[in-house]
Amino acid sequence: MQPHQPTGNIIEFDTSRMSSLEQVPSPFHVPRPASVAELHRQLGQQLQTSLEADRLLGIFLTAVRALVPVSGLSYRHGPTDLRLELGEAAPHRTRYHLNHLGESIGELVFQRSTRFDDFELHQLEALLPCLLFPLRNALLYRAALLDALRDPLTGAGNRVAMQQTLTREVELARRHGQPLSVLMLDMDHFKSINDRFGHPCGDEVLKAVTTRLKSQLRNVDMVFRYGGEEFLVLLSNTPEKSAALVGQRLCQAVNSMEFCSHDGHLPLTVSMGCASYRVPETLDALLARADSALYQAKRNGRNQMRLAV
Ligand SMILES: Nc1nc2c(ncn2[C@@H]2O[C@H](COP(=O)(O)OP(=O)(O)OP(=O)(O)O)[C@@H](O)[C@H]2O)c(=O)[nH]1
Repeated sequence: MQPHQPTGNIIEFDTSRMSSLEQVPSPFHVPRPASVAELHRQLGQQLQTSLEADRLLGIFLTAVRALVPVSGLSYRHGPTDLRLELGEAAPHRTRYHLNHLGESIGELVFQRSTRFDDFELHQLEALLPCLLFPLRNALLYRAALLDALRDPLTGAGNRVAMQQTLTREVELARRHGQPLSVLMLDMDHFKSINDRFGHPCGDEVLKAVTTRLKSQLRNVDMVFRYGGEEFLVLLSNTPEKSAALVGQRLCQAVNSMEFCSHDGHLPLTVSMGCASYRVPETLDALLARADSALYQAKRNGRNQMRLAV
């Protein structure tokens, strides 16, 4: 057997199978011991205690380990970009796609260093129904939280998210001396895009620019829409020199966008102000410096970045 080679079963698991799983006896006709029934009951209760997916999976893994030796568990839910890893990764894997009424509620992978046998797989599958509804509720909760922090048009972080994140980042920068930079961006002559091509076209431009900005950034960098055509890019652990390079790259990236409306090609540009955190300034002071650098960029002819003083 090749190490680190995913092996095991891939099973489509659906709520429609829940009742049949409860009723069908083990393929080995092993009567379920009272302690297993008790484990199910306790697990069901414990899974009611949280709406956090990582907490639920932690509870679930503990219960699983009472029946089947498992080194680690990984979980992935594409639509909300949620990935969780618990315990230790190992080469032998068994994988379950969890579905509810045709909607994916993620993929669960159990891992360990030796192969799972059929009886163990049966035990895992008997526990999975306990997880299904709590996990689905956790995903709904997560989606609601994400929606509350996201700008509905562009999918960028909204003002609330920006305030929360920046407050935390400035605190970290102050306490640990980590570099932190922000880029304040404003689309140039955006009003004329709306006026000439219509508001829906302006909306499409905002979406396309957000996608373009994100495509130029690292995963850890964050884009927020804090006003109509104004964005803030947060570059954590980034000193001024690197932030300035990123800023220039973003200016060029927007400028080279091929955005076409029914009336032809639309030239797009942004102006931006770049400010890096200086201990012990406040968040408001940092933003004020970025804003005045942005103002300088506008006054200087737009389509450029200016460093804050
Ligand atoms: N389509 C669309 N337009 C928006 C949205 N939010 C704000 N705007 C428009 O953005 C425009 C901003 O105009 P201004 O503040 O004058 O700025 P500008 O035309 O970009 O000019 P400069 O910033 O000086 O280069 C206004 O026309 C707003 O109506 C939105 O969600 N969608």
